[in-house]
Amino acid sequence: MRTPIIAGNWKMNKNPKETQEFLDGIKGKLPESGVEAIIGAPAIDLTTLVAGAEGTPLKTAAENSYFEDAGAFTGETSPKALDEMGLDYVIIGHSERRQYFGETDEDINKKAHAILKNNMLPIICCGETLEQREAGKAESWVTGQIENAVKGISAADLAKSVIAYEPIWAIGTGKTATSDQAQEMVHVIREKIASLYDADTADKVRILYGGSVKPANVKELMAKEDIDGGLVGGASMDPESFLALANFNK
Ligand SMILES: O=C[C@H](O)COP(=O)(O)O
Repeated sequence: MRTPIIAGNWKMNKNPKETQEFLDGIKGKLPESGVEAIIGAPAIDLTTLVAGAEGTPLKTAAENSYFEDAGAFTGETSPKALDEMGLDYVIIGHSERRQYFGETDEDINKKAHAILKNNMLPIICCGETLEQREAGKAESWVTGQIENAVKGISAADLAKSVIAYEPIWAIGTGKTATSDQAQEMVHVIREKIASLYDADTADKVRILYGGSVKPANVKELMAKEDIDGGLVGGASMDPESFLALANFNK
């Protein structure tokens, strides 16, 4: 039985004061069990986020980390330091990081290893452009991204990790993939994991859908067999909206 996840990704939004206001807004209102609620926040907000999440059901995520623990890498974030701070997850391979910061499949794979080595779990993002979808290349593209991202990761580690399928054409556009389109691709990803690993690992890994998820469509998406949750941008910013998502099954 896979525990559903509602993971916010604030992207480059909110400062520490706004992070604290958000934490005050959700205080005592997250489900104690049955759904795992995660907030991914900018690096400058993580101290506030982790302190506020302590002793609550909220889990925490960084939006990126480097693949080395320390050294002369100006401007990068150490996965070792994130673990020491108490972070639970790190989002890697988001399409914005791939598109604007040149993050490659190889980087993502190295980052996944570094995150797991440092006792955290990766949320590995994948997804196709509209052009790739229209050319009938979406499945081969996405399964290729996954195959590259998980190279050398053990079945036990992958089973605990999270994959997020985010069609680029549905991110921040208000254009959600239909629940059938999302289910179809998430199923393809799960089958790819089964072929790379085994049926048990494929059954355990949690696969999220991301792209204009909001309180109005979360139930329909979550009703799909293979979809284990949402990676949510815009609708995760407001406490009421995030609470509505995290309590989707009430
Ligand atoms: O990581 C989150 C995704 O990029 C989705 O963003 P969105 O919910 O604003 O479409």
